[in-house]
Amino acid sequence: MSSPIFIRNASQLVTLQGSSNAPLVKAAMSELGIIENGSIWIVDGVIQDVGKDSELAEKYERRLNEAEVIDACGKLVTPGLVDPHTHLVFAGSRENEFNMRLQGATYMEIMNSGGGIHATTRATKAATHEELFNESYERLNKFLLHGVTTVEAKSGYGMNWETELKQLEVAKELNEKHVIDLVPTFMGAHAVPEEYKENPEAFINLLIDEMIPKVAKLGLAEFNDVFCEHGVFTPEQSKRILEAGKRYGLIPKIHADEIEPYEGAELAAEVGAISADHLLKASEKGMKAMAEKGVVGVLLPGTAYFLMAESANGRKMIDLGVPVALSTDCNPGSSPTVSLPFIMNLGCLKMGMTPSEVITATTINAAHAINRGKEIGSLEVGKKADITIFNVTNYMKLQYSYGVNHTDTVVKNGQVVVRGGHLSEELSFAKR
Ligand SMILES: N=CN[C@@H](CCC(=O)O)C(=O)O
Ligand SMILES: [Zn+2]
Repeated sequence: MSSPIFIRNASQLVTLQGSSNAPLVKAAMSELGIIENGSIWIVDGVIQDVGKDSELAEKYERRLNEAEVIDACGKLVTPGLVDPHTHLVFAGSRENEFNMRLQGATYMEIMNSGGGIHATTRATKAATHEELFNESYERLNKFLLHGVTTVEAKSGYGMNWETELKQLEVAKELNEKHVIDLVPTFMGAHAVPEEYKENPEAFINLLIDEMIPKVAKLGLAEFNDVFCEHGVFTPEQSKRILEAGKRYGLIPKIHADEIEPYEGAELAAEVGAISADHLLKASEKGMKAMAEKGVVGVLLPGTAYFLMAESANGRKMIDLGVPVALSTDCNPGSSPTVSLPFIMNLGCLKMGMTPSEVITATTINAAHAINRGKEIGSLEVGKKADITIFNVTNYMKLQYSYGVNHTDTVVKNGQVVVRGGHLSEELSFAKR
């Protein structure tokens, strides 16, 4: 048994209590369950008590000398941030494409001429397991330094069995060796590989008949994702791929309505996806269908920003009852960032979300988007002790004071892994 941790006297303790069973919608997205001068008592990685400092200090008075006490006076304490959409495991970088886009080339033009996702696929194919592990481990350290304690990670830079397997195995090993929890998604349907350009149906058959069953059999992913976009996979093809995943127990996710309106949001509701992501061009009908089915809208304003596009209409989605989450979309082409706090600021300024909605969108709703609402995303008795302390006095300041990393302390699974904005020593280098 490790010694208890007592986080004391937070100026605001954001609990989000009562949100474990379903994502928050509409006005409930603003109910943060804040305790002023709040404290948390943690034993063996699990939250044992949450309340006013005066109450907890009295209750645990006789055990204080055995506990590690963290003074959060003047600071904001939130659930560890959750990033529900990343392409974490990749090799190479694409600043050349950034430069091309600044001169007028579009994301899809670059992809259709063999760059974009195809460029990262070539780099990822060429990288060894060890190289991918080390690069991604460093990226996870940076996520942790920004207050993130759980990260979803997609494959999709292989699109052949060997490299998809390599990415998923790297994700598995990262989950075992890094303190951040990784939640794996199979995304073989990220693009039609160049060698299948003339015969996309053959590639779809390969996904459905071979790759999806093998991924499921090996237990390497929980979700199955498709880039449903004009010029990539049609809604009909996407549906077949997602239904195939369902037959093998993989829960559907969709990259939907990112570049053009394509009825991806509608498809997400139809197939019972846990989330539909991007949604820049989603129709009102699609949003309503998502709200009705409780499909989480994972919005990625960093991607819109980086692609110089108009952001998704987060305000409208929340008003229509869509449970909204936010994510970095960390990837080398359309959103090369690990800063979920920066995404929070964009959520306010580019999507009309309020600071309280943004907190919900990066904690409990993000947890629900990856089927983890019962374990993480709120500070409640029995939940995992994944906690971030920010050096700001209140939650609004976190979004107001942008471009600054306010992360002070991160507790992951009841272990202090970031202190005073620095990684604990054993995490600061890749371990392979
Ligand atoms: N849009 C499709 N996939 C990724 C980008 C991948 C890439 O460009 O490498 C996304 O979510 O933005
Ligand atoms: Zn993505």
